[in-house]
Amino acid sequence: MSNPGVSECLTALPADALGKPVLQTESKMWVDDISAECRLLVYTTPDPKVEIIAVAFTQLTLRDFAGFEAIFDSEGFLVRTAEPGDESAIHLVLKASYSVLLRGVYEDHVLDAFLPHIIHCEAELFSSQQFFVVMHQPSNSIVACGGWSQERVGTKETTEGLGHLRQFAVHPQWAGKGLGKRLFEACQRQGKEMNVTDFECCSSLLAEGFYRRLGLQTIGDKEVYVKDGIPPIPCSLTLGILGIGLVRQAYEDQPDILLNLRYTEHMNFDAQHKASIVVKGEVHGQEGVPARVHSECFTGDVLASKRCDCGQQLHKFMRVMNDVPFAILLYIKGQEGRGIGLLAKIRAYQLQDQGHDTVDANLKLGLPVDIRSYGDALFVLRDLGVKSVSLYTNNPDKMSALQSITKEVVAMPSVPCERNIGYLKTKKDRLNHRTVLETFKLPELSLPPSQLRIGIVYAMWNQYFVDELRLAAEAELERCRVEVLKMAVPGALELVSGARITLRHHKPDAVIVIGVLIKGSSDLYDRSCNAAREPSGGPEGTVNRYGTVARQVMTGLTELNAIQDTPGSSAMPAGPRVWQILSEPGGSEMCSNFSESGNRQNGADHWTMSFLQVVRREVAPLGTLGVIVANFLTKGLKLLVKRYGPEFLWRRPKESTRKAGDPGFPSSHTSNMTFISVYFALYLWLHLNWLPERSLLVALIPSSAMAAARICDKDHTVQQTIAGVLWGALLGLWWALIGPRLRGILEWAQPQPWALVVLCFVVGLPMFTKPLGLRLLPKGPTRRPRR
Ligand SMILES: Nc1nc2c(ncn2[C@@H]2O[C@H](COP(=O)(O)OP(=O)(O)OP(=O)(O)O)[C@@H](O)[C@H]2O)c(=O)[nH]1
Repeated sequence: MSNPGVSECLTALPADALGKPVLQTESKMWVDDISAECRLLVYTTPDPKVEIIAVAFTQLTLRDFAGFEAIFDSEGFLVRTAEPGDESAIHLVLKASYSVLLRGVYEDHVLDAFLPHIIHCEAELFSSQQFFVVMHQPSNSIVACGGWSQERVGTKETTEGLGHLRQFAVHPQWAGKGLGKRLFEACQRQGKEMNVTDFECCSSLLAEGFYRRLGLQTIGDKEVYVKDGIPPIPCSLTLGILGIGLVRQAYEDQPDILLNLRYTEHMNFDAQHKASIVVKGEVHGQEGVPARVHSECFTGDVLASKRCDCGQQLHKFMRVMNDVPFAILLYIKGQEGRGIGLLAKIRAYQLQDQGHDTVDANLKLGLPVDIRSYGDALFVLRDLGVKSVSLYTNNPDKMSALQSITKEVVAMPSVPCERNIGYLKTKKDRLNHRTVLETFKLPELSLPPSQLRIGIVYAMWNQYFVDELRLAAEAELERCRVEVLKMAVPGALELVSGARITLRHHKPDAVIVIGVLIKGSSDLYDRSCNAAREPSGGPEGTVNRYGTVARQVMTGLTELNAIQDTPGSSAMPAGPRVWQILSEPGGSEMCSNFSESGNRQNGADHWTMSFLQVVRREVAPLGTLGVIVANFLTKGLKLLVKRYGPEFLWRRPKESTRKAGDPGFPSSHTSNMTFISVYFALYLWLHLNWLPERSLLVALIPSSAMAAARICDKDHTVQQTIAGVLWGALLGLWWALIGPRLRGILEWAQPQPWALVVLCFVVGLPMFTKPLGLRLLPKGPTRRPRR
């Protein structure tokens, strides 16, 4: 397919239509779901009322109405059918992808046996024209591949309407760029032309999450036989697709409304505005007829540009029309760009690209912000004989202009995206539209935000990214005066338990769980992905039973994915994002958008997993390190105070010799026990918010028991054990406060366990000096003190 550049577009224009063609202006557009750009050129003609628009698809080619197939997108990727000569490049992609990504998912010996058989594209598939590759133009390399066949893998069996996805792989270096999805869309498009309605796929465990996000459902386990003599690949899964058409659903579920419609045109008195009117049903004399007065927007309505929400509002109303017996759509031509015309709107877009909002851009051009009036629309509605309308709009000017015929106003929520979010915010903040408020509504929002209580449960691993997300969420909630309850959990795996505890104990209106999982830096990545993405607590739905949970758990293979998806970069601004997350109770996976590991249901009890995580992660290692440090300090204090144990100690000859170098104030057993219990209790309370305050007192039970034992055993005096309790509590408090700051040591030491061993050895060395025959501490009295 050739790429029609700007110049071809220009020469393709009929020259006589232009009079003296003058390139007036051009602007970037973003079209449909594709993040590619095209350029829009507007010509004026001798007749000022006629503008000629040239859409120069420098990177796109028009496929069908409101749907575009990418040639090379803005990042230089192209999806095309595999061609002879691609075999070796495809082999490299399959090898790089499968051998890296499947390692760790399957046992090494299993992987080594089947890998050689799956890293070559099967000859039949390759030559079927149903196998695609993604080219990366700048590096002129193939970076991903995948296709489909009518035959079930390894057989000649076919089922009508069913296709089988085959050999999908993305080179790990290019993971997370949506290439898998692009390949899938190519298969869908082709499959559709061949009457395929469903796809099935034998997926590795690793890719299950990827296919799920494409809309497939897991339908069961499957073992795949690669070749005779090689054991079957265990644990593969078969997936079924919900059906073709998901991608373009928005456009494709509308055509029915073209039945049963009347189309008329009204010209106003000065012939400047023309309204195209689409009427469904007999509206004469009807009350509350759903109606929309829609201003022309060539870019949004025709090109499906995502810069504004016009296209989606128009299509949304068309879907409303589909469902009701009567409705009226007034499409007002001549109101392009809020009345300033397309040419000026494109100029305004150029200013918006430089940072001005939609209001300032108009003003900077010396044009009014909005010159539309709706008197003609009112006239037309009356002319149609309706008694009253349900007006679909967010625009306050439309509301007041049409008030006399309006029975009720129905808001038109728009789906925000990165490109239109600034525009939606300006409409809300500066043009007083209701768009944004309505769009980001809270789930079942029966209370004003100031009366809401929202829990935020966040993981403390990958803290840099989590904090970005959390602080942004908190700031937004604070701005709306929402009461926020916070709870930190050690890692993404504990988000489930955290959400459950928060919901059960604090009963908030909803809980947002925030976590970031990066393969490589997050332990038990697969399992954590699974747990974090199932805040329902697994198949039993244990958490959702207690309330609404919204997830914002990012999962990624590299830090780069996390950086890209964290607010402040290219992602959606934080505020709207919060409301968007909340508007999908039960959880929207906001940004888990790259090839990722499998999420096999493990059915593990989350409390057990939480316990293991606490023990394994940081509380226990930091606690152990703390005990060493505390012992060291206690020893120092003892030597400083130099008060020995009770006199009767010396009546026991053996003991007396052993204890002679160890002063007894304070009691180290008591101090250690107190340190451990106070540290753990405080840590859980202060940082994880897990324990109610009262239960802190429970921490004193083990230390009191130890103190009593030491006194009964006549090893220490009462004062010495009390001093031990106080000293241990002080150290425990200190360690619990500074502990999290030491997490950096653990994060640093995690990939190099030897470093942790050396660290513990260096810190603990003074404790082992005696067994090693070293004497780093001053010598105590060798003789029994006088009685
Ligand atoms: N000047 C200018 N006009 C824009 C811009 N984006 C969209 N428009 C125009 O804004 C108008 C939007 O009109 P409508 O679709 O009727 O919507 P609305 O005024 O937002 O009101 P409701 O959708 O009814 O709430 C169209 O004429 C668009 O061409 C922009 O950035 N600058």
